[in-house]
Amino acid sequence: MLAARSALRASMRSGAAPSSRLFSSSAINNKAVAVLGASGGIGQPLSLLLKNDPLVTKLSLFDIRLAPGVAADIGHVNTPAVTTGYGAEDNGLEKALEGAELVVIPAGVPRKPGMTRDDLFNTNASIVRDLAKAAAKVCPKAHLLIISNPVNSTVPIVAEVFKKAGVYDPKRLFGVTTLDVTRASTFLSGIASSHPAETIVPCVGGHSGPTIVPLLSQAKQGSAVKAGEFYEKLVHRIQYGGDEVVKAKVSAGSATLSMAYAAAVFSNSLIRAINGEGNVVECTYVDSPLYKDQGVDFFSSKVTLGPEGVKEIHPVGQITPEEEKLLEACLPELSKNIKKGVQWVSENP
Ligand SMILES: NC(=O)c1ccc[n+]([C@@H]2O[C@H](COP(=O)([O-])OP(=O)(O)OC[C@H]3O[C@@H](n4cnc5c(N)ncnc54)[C@H](O)[C@@H]3O)[C@@H](O)[C@H]2O)c1
Ligand SMILES: O=C(O)C[C@H](O)C(=O)O
Repeated sequence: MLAARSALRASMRSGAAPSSRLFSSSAINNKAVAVLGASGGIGQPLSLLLKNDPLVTKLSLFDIRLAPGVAADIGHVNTPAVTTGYGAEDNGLEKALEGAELVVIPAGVPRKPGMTRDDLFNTNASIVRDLAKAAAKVCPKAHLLIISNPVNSTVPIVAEVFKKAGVYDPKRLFGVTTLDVTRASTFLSGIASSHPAETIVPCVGGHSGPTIVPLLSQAKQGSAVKAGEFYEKLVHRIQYGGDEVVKAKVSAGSATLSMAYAAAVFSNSLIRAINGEGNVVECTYVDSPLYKDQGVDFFSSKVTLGPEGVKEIHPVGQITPEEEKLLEACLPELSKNIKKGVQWVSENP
């Protein structure tokens, strides 16, 4: 089966040359991927998209419910990835993680209307901690891709778990913020009447309301939106795009399909970079030197990916006074979210 064609592919890539395929495959090495939380709203379509990625040869699906059924279903798709599902019984989590080179984690509860992502902290922190502990033990060199919210806090939790286990490699831990870039591209291209694939808007900071900082001035089409009310509306829509979906789904959860797409794109980019492809750039939330002096140890910016994961973290670059203000609002909130995760895991190891 050929990879799905999609001109949207390039809109996800924050700096690299546009491509017209969802999954580009330019290397011969292939990868074993584990999805933890594979039966959920994100997990199922994400697993299907990963099964359709020609660079994935082994797909291990873990969930506390339904994973063998999801794997049996997806396993009938005639692409190379050998797909197996594991439940919590019989050491299923460790079996799913054996040999994994990428571990993608969408496990955890989603928001309902009126909730913030931080309201998910109490439930999702322990889910992510426990999955990270298993990964640190079974596949300590794997690349960890964290989707579970609140991403601003769950990524630092994973880092602390890996540090405690003595296996932390900051180059291999990623908070998936690709959906913010996807939304920004979609919304701006709608205004600028441009092709989404050619409308690339880096989003920096974190992944929640004011911590999402879209850099419209760095998009070719950014000048279509002048400073003022119109600009503010667009920024607000990008920052609160998640709320738009939560509201539209009327208590049935949050973004799942667009998130699955975004995570599949990020996974494919990372695999291509690990396999040696050059100039693979994505915005992602990583252990970053950029604002550590302001108490922000994790920050999303453009990152060149490479064989070891993070190859180069790019600074935010030239931004407008409006974007400076957004960044000023982002940093203290992000610092608070990061500290919350670190403190919680130190009290709940
Ligand atoms: N990073 C992003 O941009 C982004 C976007 C959308 C959603 N999310 C987040 O992703 C998470 C999942 O969202 P969803 O809509 O798929 O939720 P969901 O409830 O549909 O699915 C979550 C899945 O996780 C499983 N699960 C729960 N505990 C587990 C454990 N200990 N081990 C393995 N699996 C476990 C559940 O059984 C379920 O199948 C939420 O926290 C949501 O906020 C993040
Ligand atoms: O909004 C949410 O809670 C889910 C996700 O973080 C999103 O941005 O869609």
